[in-house]
Amino acid sequence: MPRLAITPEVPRDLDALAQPVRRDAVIAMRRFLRNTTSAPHPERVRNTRDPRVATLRLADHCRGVVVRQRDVYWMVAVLPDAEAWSYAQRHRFAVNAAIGVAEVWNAEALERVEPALRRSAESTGERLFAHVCDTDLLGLGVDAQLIPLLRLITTDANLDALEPLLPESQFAPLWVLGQGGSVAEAWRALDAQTAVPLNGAAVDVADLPAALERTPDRAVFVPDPAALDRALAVPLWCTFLYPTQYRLSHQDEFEGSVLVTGGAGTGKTLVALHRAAHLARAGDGRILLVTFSQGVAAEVAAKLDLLVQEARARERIEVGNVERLAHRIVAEAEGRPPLLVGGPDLATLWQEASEISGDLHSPAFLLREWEQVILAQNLCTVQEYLSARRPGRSVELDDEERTAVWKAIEHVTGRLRAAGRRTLLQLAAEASMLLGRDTGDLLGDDAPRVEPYRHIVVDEAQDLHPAQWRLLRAAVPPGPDDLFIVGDPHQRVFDTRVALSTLGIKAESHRLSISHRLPQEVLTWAVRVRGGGPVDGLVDGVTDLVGFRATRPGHRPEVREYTSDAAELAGMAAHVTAWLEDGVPADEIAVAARTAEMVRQIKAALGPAAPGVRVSTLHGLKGLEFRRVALIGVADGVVPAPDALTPAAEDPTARAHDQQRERGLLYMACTRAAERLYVSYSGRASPFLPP
Ligand SMILES: Nc1ncnc2c1ncn2[C@@H]1O[C@H](COP(=O)(O)OP(=O)(O)OP(=O)(O)O)[C@@H](O)[C@H]1O
Repeated sequence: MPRLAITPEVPRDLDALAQPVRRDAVIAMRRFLRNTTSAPHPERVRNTRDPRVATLRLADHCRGVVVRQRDVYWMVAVLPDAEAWSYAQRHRFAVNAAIGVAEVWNAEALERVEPALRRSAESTGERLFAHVCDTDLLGLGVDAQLIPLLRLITTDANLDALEPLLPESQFAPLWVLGQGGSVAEAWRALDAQTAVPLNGAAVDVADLPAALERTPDRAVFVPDPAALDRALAVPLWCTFLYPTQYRLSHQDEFEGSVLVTGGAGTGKTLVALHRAAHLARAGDGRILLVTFSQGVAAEVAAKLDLLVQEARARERIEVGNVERLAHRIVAEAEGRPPLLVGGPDLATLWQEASEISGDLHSPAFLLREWEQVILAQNLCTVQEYLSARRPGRSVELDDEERTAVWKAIEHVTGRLRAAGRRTLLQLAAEASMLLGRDTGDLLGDDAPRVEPYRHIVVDEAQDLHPAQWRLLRAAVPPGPDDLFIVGDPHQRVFDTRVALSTLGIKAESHRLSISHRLPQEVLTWAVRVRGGGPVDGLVDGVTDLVGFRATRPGHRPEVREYTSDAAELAGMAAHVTAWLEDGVPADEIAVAARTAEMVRQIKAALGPAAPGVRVSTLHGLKGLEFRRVALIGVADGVVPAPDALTPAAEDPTARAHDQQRERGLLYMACTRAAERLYVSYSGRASPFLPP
């Protein structure tokens, strides 16, 4: 029986065919898998660069290009006859000598650029790789046939131009060397291309089938027609994973907790989904997949349904946010659903508290002190508060002032208690105390009496408050694979700057660097919005955006200035209409603004002409992705929102944090765009927009 592996291009190519041709092609592929008498057979192509290449006639004027070794057929493209033959002639296929992954080489294109590189090399003695010897290049898996070409490269711009022509496993280490990096650093970049570690085994460059098993982003085996149908029906991310994504999601077992950070669109959510799927298939016990909000939970659960089609494994995974978990635990313990305090009532209480403190501290100051110092450290008595550190708070408070602040805050907590109401953070704190009673010492190694979950997988982790972390920590016993956490501190939209280690969560840290969502132009622009600087949170110390890159070119963000709000809204509506006319589905378009009032205006301006287009606040875009995104009202005085900034006179550090958070919010919103980003303002531009 032949064994068939496919590249991600195969589902894409099939989808590009006319329906009847696609149907015939899929039927032919099924026959090929069953090896029936009517199955297509490999036909040689003349003048190929790789003798293993053949085509399978799949339908009228339509062929699959396959690379054949022993009983294995690697289908790399499905194209009309002439294009299929041309593809077969232009490409060659290899196994990376250092890490053993399969590589597709556009050999003809590389031959074509050679004369231009030679000409530019003749005019200068500069050589980009002069400092690296052939032995080191070969040791890094660089293909021997490529080395003469590399010796002609004079600048890193030359090398960048080659990126689309080279396999990523070749380009990644070369890029590091081209930037002046050491061989050791280039090795690290190469290692990031390793999905299945070799563990000391030697690479056999002649063994393509073995290499395919190590290349989950370029080859997936479809053992039977049912597996083929499934691979063609689900989104590509269900089937193909990039090397680091695969390694993190498919590792048999991690000793303890794992933290994966990475920029926007690097696949953190997908890795979280695959990890949950892997754990559900492998072991027993329940798994909680934590999402940022219940709204996002529905989207994540739908993705999980696509990924995990085995009912037993799917049933083991619960998707929900921390608030829902806290609510359920408290409701079960108290025998009725807990009551939450409404925003206006809470605002009144903080106003009263401020007056109690003699108006020395504003309601906002007291609220932040409560959430970021008292609840964050779970301080239960004034004595604990008097001796507590107050990280991130720049206004010093002496004992007398602290006592006054405590009294003011007690006014709020006392009133809430009397009314039988709680805030969401109080609910989380309460739930972790309740769980702690059942599961043993919250942060210690005591064996739990109950095991709420065997594993917890956390998405969008950058915005969880310490009280919520304590709850999650209490909800899963310490052990292998207890917590698998993904997040991006640069996208933080709340005031939760907490390093996991300070909460007793010791996690081994990993990073994803390549954005598979963003076009290069959007990524570069968004990074300028973010300011690029390091941020704290999740990890110990700071995280920066160094190495964060995209591989796909696209369109530059369009930034438009208008002279009035009305003109700006009309411009936005015209863009959305044009996008819809381009054939972009409405649910692939989002329009967002900083304030609820602007959201209302956008809805009115779009009217019934754009049903299905997502219209929301910037916050509402969190965790989502659209082909086209329009951000409106990115003007001075709107972004950052003045009422979200602490007055500098009250607390300059808090103000700086607020500014960073507002930047993170705009950055997060910009990075939802997989294809095009449109940003507009009337009047003066937001200070966050790059000049
Ligand atoms: N293995 C893959 N195959 C196909 N597409 C992928 C893959 N990995 C990532 N992508 C693309 O990148 C997008 C971003 O993935 P995902 O939402 O998991 O990223 P993220 O890091 O969680 O993003 P963010 O932090 O910005 O919300 C996906 O929707 C998909 O379009």
